[in-house]
Amino acid sequence: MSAQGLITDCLEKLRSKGRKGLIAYITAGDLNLAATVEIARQMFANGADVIELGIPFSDPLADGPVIQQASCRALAAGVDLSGILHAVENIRRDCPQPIILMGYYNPLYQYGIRQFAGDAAAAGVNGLIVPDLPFEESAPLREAALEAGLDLIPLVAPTTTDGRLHKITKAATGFIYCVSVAGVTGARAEIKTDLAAFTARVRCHTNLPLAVGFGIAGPEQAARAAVHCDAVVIGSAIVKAIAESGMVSPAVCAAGLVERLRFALDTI
Ligand SMILES: O=P(O)(O)OC[C@@H](O)[C@@H](O)c1c[nH]c2ccccc12
Repeated sequence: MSAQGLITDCLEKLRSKGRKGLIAYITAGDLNLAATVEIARQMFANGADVIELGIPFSDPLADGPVIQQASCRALAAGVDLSGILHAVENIRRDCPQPIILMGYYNPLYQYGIRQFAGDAAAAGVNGLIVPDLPFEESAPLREAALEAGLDLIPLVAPTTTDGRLHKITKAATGFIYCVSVAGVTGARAEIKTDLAAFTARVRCHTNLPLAVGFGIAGPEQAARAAVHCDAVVIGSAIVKAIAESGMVSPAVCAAGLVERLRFALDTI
């Protein structure tokens, strides 16, 4: 199968078995890129279905403090885009599962959109999330991504109007990322959005898998959110576990949390 279609296929297979997808986010190069490779491998081995790697950026406007700090650590360690693509290649050596890159537009634009899409696909990336690229301006990147065989995964929020939902879902491939709150990334004690109503509204526009992310603090919240969608995305909670790993190996900490999340999703 070409790179494109792998993400949808993976999430649809789970859906057909009545299982929920687990999308685990980490910031690439947090600690260092060798650690990123090891953490990603361990998370796949312990139940992550898809891994989302964040490209560190100085102005991560959609991110809360936990991921902002991870970005700072990675930038201070001198991580760049070619290093990250190399890390993806390394993960790919033993993991066939889908990998997504999340990055703000500026570094991708500087790298060159076409070049970036081609190099990312060659490294083994399956999809892109670009949170600061408005739908109206996304055609050039979408075309480059599709040509390279990558999905450009859109974000929609409870505040997205039906008119925009229609346009966004029509152009979408991969899955639809349903942002649970009007705000930035970061675990929250409680998600107040009516997820049932929100995902039902998105569902009216598309058959693509729906993933809910932003604010999922742990296994219990993941299971609660998963009832309303096909997959959940967990980022800050994993990044925090890595940052606080102390004497324990960061990969073991991240994998332990992933294992608990997997268990919670499998026992809904
Ligand atoms: O950290 P949270 O609240 O668990 O949310 C997921 C999130 O980390 C990940 O998908 C992500 C990190 N940075 C982003 C920027 C935009 C969209 C999504 C993201």
